Amino acid sequence: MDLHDPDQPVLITDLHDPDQPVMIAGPAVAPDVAVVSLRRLHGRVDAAGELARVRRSYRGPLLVEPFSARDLPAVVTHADGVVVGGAWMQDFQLLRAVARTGLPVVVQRATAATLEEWLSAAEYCVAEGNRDVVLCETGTRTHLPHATIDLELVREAGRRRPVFVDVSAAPDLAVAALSAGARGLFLGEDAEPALVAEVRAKAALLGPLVRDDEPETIPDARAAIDRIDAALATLLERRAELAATVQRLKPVGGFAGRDPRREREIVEAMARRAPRLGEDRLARIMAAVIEAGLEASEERDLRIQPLANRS
Ligand SMILES: O=C(O)C(=O)C[C@]1(C(=O)O)C=C[C@@H](O)C=C1
Repeated sequence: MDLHDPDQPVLITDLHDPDQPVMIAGPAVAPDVAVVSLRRLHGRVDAAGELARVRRSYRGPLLVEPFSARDLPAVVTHADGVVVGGAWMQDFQLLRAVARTGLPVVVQRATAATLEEWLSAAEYCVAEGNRDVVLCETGTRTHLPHATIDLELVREAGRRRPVFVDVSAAPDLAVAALSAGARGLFLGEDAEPALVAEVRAKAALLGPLVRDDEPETIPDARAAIDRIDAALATLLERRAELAATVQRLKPVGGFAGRDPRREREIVEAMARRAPRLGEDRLARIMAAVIEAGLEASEERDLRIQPLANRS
C-alpha cells in the first residue's frame, strides 16, 4: 500500500495556519475552512445554485460533500476540497470520480469501517493520482444515541495520513482528539459561533500541551515554540485576572501589599516542576510576571475609580 509521509504538507492542511488545528464548520461562522453538505439536502437542491448562493456570502476555503457524482462539476467550480461522506466511503466509483477532480479529498469513515477499509478508500484516491487525501473520523455506532469517536483509531490512522475528527456530537472531546493526533476538527455545519470560539480557545491553550512535538528543524522548533507561547499568553492573561481579584480582596492590595513570603513559595513550587530553569531564574521570571499583574490591576483601578467617584 502506498502510504505517504503524514508530515508531507497536503493542500487541505495548508489552507490555514499549519500550527493550529483547522476548525471546520458552517460558512456562517467564518471558520478556518467551511463545510457544506449537499447530502444533507438529499440531492433535492440544484448543486450549482446552492453553491453559488453559499459563495455570494463566503469567500474562504470551502469543503463540499456531494450528494452524488452528478454534483461534481458544480463542486469543482465553487469548492476547494471534496468530502466523501461515511455512507459513501465504499462507493469506489464516486471515490475515483472525486479524486479525478484534482481537489483535495476528505474521506469520512463509515460507522462500521475498519482502519484498513478506511485507508484503502483513501488509497483509491491516491491511485487516481490525487495525493491530497485526508481522513475524517466520524464515529462508530455504539449504545450511545450518537456515533462514538474512536480515538485509538484516530491515533493509528494519524500515523499514516492526516486525520480530522468530527466532534460535532461531543465538542468536549476536541482536546482529546488533538492529543490523539487530529489535525483538524469538524464542528458541524450548524455549529454556533460561541462553540467555535470556545473550541478554538481550548485547542490553542491545551493543544500544545498534549501534542508530542519532536521537531528536528528550526522552523518546526519555532512553530512548536509559537504554540507554547500561545498557551502561555492565555495562561498569563488568566493569571493576571486572578491576581487582580486577590488585590481587590486583600486589606492592602497592589504594590503596597506585596507578600514576599507568598512569592517565594510560588517560586519554590514552580522550581520543582521546572528543574532546568531552577529557583534563581524562576524568581526573576515570576517577579516580572507578578509585577506586570500588579501594574495591570492598578491601571485598571485608575480607570474605574474616576467613574466610581462621580456618584
Ligand atoms: O497572593 C497574593 O497576596 C497576591 O497579591 C497575588 C500575588 C501574585 O501575583 O501571585 C501578587 C503579589 C504578592 O506579592 C503575591 C502574590
